[in-house]
Amino acid sequence: MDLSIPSSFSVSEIFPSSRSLSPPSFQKLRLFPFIYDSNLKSRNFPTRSLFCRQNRLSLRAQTSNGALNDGFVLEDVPHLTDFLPDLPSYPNPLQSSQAYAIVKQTFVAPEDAVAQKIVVQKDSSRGVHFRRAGPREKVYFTPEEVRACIVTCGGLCPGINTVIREIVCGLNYMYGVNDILGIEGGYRGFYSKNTVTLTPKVVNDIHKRGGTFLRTSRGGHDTHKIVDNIQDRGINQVYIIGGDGTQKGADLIYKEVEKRGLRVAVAGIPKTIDNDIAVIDKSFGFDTAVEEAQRAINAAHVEVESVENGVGIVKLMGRYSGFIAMYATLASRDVDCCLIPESPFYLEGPGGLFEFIEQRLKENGHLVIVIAEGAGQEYIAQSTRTNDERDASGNRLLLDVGLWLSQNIKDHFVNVRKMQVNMKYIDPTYMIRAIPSNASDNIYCTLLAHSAVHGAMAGYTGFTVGPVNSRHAYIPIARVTEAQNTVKLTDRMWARLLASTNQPSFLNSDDGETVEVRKDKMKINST
Ligand SMILES: Nc1ncnc2c1ncn2[C@@H]1O[C@H](COP(=O)(O)OP(=O)(O)OP(=O)(O)O)[C@@H](O)[C@H]1O
Ligand SMILES: O=P(O)(O)OC[C@H]1O[C@](O)(CO)[C@@H](O)[C@@H]1O
Ligand SMILES: [Mg+2]
Repeated sequence: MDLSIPSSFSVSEIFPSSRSLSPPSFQKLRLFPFIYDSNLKSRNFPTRSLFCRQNRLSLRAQTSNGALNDGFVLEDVPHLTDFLPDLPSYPNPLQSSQAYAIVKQTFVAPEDAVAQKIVVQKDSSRGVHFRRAGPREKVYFTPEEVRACIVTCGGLCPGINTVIREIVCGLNYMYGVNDILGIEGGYRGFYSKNTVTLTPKVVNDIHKRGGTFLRTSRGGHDTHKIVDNIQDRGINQVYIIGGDGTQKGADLIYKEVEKRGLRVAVAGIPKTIDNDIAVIDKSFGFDTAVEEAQRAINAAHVEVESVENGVGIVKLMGRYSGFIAMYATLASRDVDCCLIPESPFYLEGPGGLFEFIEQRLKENGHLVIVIAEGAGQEYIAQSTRTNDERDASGNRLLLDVGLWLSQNIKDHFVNVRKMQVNMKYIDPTYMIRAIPSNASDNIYCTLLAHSAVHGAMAGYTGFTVGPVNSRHAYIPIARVTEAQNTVKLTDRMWARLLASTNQPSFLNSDDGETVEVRKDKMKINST
């Protein structure tokens, strides 16, 4: 393929943050036409037209036969040399590592990128890509220089201890780092607590336990105090494990570090039981949680099929996203109806939940409902007090939808339908997130931790690590916090669930809305 490239421009002109973006050589451009490499130093970048914003570059180039090869976008992560251009680099010690001795390609090529969209059409644009995670040929820290710290924030999730363990062991075994500090009790631990020393020996067994060895908290993020503390303690690598809120905090820390011109790499490791972090395939601990939820669903099923008119309700976590409920339902096959925050439902009238329950009781003598904790909050608020309480991080505190639903079902059947129902309400919410991670999550956690370590050692900063289409990538933190991942009612997965449970779609509303208006609302809710 011959590229006709008529002009060049200085990347520094379009990147006010003075990133040292650099052009691939012409040869490279021919082979891999639309990538840039922030580790190279030259700033003239030949292209025909471009669209960019900070850390995002999209190039269009025209082939000699006039065809447009366009749409490759690399959403890159910052690098310490962006604001410390004279930082020295060193050969990666993995070069002489026994473990990597016969690996075909020890280091990830600078051109490697991970595509966000892998289902494409012949003529579709190449789309957004992220830098592939993994060890780099050059590192920007010597082992003796590194003083790393790890902090865990937000709610619990299976696998946090595995991530902590593997950051410590990865830094030590792969890069010879000996100085690793644990920040206790979340963000506020930076400025209100002493640190703990973390060594492979200290963390050796922690992956067998649930919870977080470093403890956690909500609230208490004070960017200035945290960065002051990082500076005072001489920390130069910060590993931050937490959910969407934590990642927002990590982004602020990275920005403040850059503003102060500190040689500190900030790496985020996404953690959330709700699986609500955007861009990445799924969050660690999610598989374990879905598996554990099966036990509760099973118990509910056993209980209700052993009695007359048994109605089992299992409440699972999921503030704004019903992923756990959806996957647990699909996996179980014993669930008759799954209710999630993304899909509004109603109780009374044709097409409503009561009608469905009565029908299933007639057919089978029992039914099981799985409900995500964030579902139906608007109805509970209407019938009880309005709830405006928030936790220390500012997250809305939810009302107990499980109790509310149980009560409403009982009232309806006993008082209106004059039928006895045998209600079994199970709330395993904390049980499914307080357990240790399963085997597959343990491996996933190891990959996340090692990818984060490789990224920080290679001088990348302000990044979150995670799998995108099964390949681990470095993603700009802001990219994963700009929107929350929710179940898309318009995707096939939700359709699979509806097809498997045969539950109502709740498209006909009980309050006079037309199907079209309701569909519209559901779509808005799901984007
Ligand atoms: N917008 C924000 N800016 C800075 N810090 C934040 C922000 N939102 C939350 N944080 C901080 O991040 C930490 C964790 O936040 P939060 O309690 O919302 O949990 P999370 O990280 O979202 O995890 P999860 O939702 O899975 O429990 C808290 O210390 C909180 O102060
Ligand atoms: O641990 P807390 O503060 O009770 O918060 C529980 C919340 O944390 C999560 O597990 C994660 O955000 C939610 O599913 C749940 O609503
Ligand atoms: Mg959160």
